[in-house]
Amino acid sequence: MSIKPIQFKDDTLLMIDQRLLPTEEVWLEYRDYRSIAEAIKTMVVRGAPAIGVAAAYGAAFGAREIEAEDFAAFRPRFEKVCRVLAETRPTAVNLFWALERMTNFALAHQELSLPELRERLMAEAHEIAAEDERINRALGKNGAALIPNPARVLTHCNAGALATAGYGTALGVVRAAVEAGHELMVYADETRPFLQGARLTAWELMKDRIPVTLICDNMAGYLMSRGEIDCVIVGADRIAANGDTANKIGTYTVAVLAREHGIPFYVAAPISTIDLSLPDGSQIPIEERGPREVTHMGGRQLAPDSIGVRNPAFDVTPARLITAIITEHGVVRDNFTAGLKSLVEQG
Ligand SMILES: CSC[C@H]1O[C@H](OP(=O)(O)O)[C@H](O)[C@@H]1O
Repeated sequence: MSIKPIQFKDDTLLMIDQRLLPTEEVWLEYRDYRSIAEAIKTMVVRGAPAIGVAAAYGAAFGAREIEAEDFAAFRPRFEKVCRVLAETRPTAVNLFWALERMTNFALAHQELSLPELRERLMAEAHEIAAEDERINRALGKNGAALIPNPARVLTHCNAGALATAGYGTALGVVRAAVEAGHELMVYADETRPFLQGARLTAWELMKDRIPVTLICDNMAGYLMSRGEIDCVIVGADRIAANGDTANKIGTYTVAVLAREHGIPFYVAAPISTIDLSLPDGSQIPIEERGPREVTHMGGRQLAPDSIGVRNPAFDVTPARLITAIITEHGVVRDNFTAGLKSLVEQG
C-alpha cells in the first residue's frame, strides 16, 4: 500500500516533510493557508499533483479565515488567498488548475451562507485529493501495458506516491505493472540537486518492496549504452498542447540519451497537467531555485564561497523525443496535439 503524503485528520492537514526523507519521517501539521503556501514553496510537499492538492487545502483553510458579510466581500479576500498560493512555484500547472477549480467552485456556490460555503470548499479539497489517487490508479493501468516483462525501468526525480495524493504517476505505472505480475526493477536517478530520486523514489519503492537500484544522474547513459535499460518513465509538471513536457531538470538529458539508444521514453501525467493554452513548451515558466541547493548537501559546503550558480528546477523535453504520454483517459503515441486535445475534452 503506497504512502499518502497528504492526510487530513481532526480538522488538520498533515504533510510528511519530504526535505527530511529518507532518514526522518516527520509529519507537519497545517491549519492556515500561509503555512501551506510556505510548505509548497520550501518543498515540504512537492510533485505537481501533490502541489495541486496542497493548494486546494490551502484555499479551503484560507476561506475559513475570511470574515465577510456576504460573498461580494468574501470574493476579493478569497482571491487574495489564491494569489498567495499561486505565487509559490511557477512551473507545475496542477497548482493553478487546483486554485482555478476552487475559485470556480466558490463562484458556483456563492448563494450559500459563508459558513456553508467554507465547509463545501473543504469538501471540494477532500474530493480533489480522493480523485487524484483514483486518477493515478487508472493512469497506472493504462501505462502498465507499455512496460516490457521483464523490464529494467529508469526513472528520474520522484513521480511517485510522494508526489501525489497517493500511488503516483510514473511510479503508478510501475506499481500497476508489478500488480499485473510483471517482473521489473527500477533504476532511480538520484536527481541532483534536491535528490528526489535518491531520497524519495528509492525510499518509497523499498517500502513497497519493489526492486530499486540507485544511480547518479551521470550514469544513465552508461547503462543505456550497455543495453541495461528497457524503458524510461517520468512524470510531468506541465505538458504543452503539442506534447512538449516540462519535468525535473535532467529529464531532457535522459530523453536525448534514450533516443540515441532507441529506448522508449514515456511521460505519465494526469489530464490536469496538460496546459492546452500553451501551443508548445517554449513559454512554460521554469522555476529557478536558490544556489544553496547546488552548493550544499546535507549542510556540507561543496563549492567555494561566492561561486556563481544556476539552479533551474525544470527543463522541457520536446515532443519529438517522447514515445508516448500516459494519462488516466488513455495513451497518446503520436500527433500529440490532436491526441492530447481529445483526451482533455473527454473531461
Ligand atoms: C508526479 S510529480 C511531477 C513532477 O514534479 C516534480 O518536481 P518537484 O519535485 O520539484 O516538485 C518532478 O518534476 C516530478 O516529475
